[in-house]
Amino acid sequence: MMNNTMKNQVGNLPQGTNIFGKWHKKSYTILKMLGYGATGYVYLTRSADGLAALKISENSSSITSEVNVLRHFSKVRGFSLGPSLLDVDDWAIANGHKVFSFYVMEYLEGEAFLSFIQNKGMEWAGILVLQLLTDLHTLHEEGWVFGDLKPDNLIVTANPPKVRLIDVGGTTIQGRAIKEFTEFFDRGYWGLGSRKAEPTYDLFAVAMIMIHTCYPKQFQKNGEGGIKQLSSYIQGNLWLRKYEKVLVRALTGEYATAIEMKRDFLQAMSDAKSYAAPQAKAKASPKSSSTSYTNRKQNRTQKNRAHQQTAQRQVVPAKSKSKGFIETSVLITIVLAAYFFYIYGTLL
Ligand SMILES: Nc1ncnc2c1ncn2[C@@H]1O[C@H](COP(=O)(O)OP(=O)(O)OP(=O)(O)O)[C@@H](O)[C@H]1O
Repeated sequence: MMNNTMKNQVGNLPQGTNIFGKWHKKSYTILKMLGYGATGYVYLTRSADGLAALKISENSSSITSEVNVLRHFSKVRGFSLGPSLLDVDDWAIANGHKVFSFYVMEYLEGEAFLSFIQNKGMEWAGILVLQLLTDLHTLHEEGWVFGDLKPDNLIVTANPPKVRLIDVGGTTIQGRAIKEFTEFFDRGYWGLGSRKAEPTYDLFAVAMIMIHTCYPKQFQKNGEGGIKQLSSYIQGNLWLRKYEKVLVRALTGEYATAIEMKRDFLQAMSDAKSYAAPQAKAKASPKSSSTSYTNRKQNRTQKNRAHQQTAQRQVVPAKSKSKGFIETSVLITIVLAAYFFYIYGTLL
């Protein structure tokens, strides 16, 4: 956590404060604070180049380590998982007696992951998870693991909606020990694996993000935790149940790559669509704590589906009526033709 000295010095910088870069001579005016965490404060700033997010810390080593990760990612073409890095500099105050390191990054203007899904609907959860898996695959291919994967570190930018990851502070080179983690999303906490940085670590967190989306209140582990407890929560929610196989495989570290998980996730999505009608009859389990949002939304979808089914049922007799009419006409024509030939034959 942040110490008080740091809070006083870079924590509550007022709007209008000018942060002037000692080396690159660029000036950033603070518009507001975007947030803060264990490693520093993030401000929305305006500079000659436009809006940007500026992260400042008293701990220059954490800034350096995040800058290294962002620098590395900026070399990966077409990779947009994290914000792009715009500037790195020092801010000197008190006649140069105190120096704070900061970096400037792309301002990701968007909505928090959970609130986006709550506003737009559960259909989006699937789409965002697919996007996340695609980007994680690129990250893993580059030899990194994101580490502290959780909804707080996800922002959904608009037009078109795209999930982006903020806070690259936990990003760890594969094979090392995970740098930062949050218990609920950490497989070590649930007794389902080590804290070694490997793709399976992030994929476990993706499954937990899905579970958390349906159980926003979170829950504690019972005893050792384990797959049994997590499975009971999956079972208790209609949306999660559609992805049960994928979730269990991700939670138990069975997916070696994000692409494998994505493939199965897509399959489960399409299966859910093909079986949409029978599922519409199913009732959401009362066990689910997400009755609030998720199930209400699902119930609405079920009602819509039920409505569609009724509409289809009404169409069926109409179709069979017209089919029956054609059959009768054909039969009458055949009988009349046979009768005509019979009369014609007897007359000859
Ligand atoms: N590029 C960005 N664009 C918009 N908002 C951002 C950006 N970077 C960070 N933020 C906001 O600032 C908050 C804190 O940032 P960040 O998570 O990087 O700090 P931290 O000190 O690393 O936090 P943690 O304790 O989780 O490691 C974020 O939750 C987010 O709301």
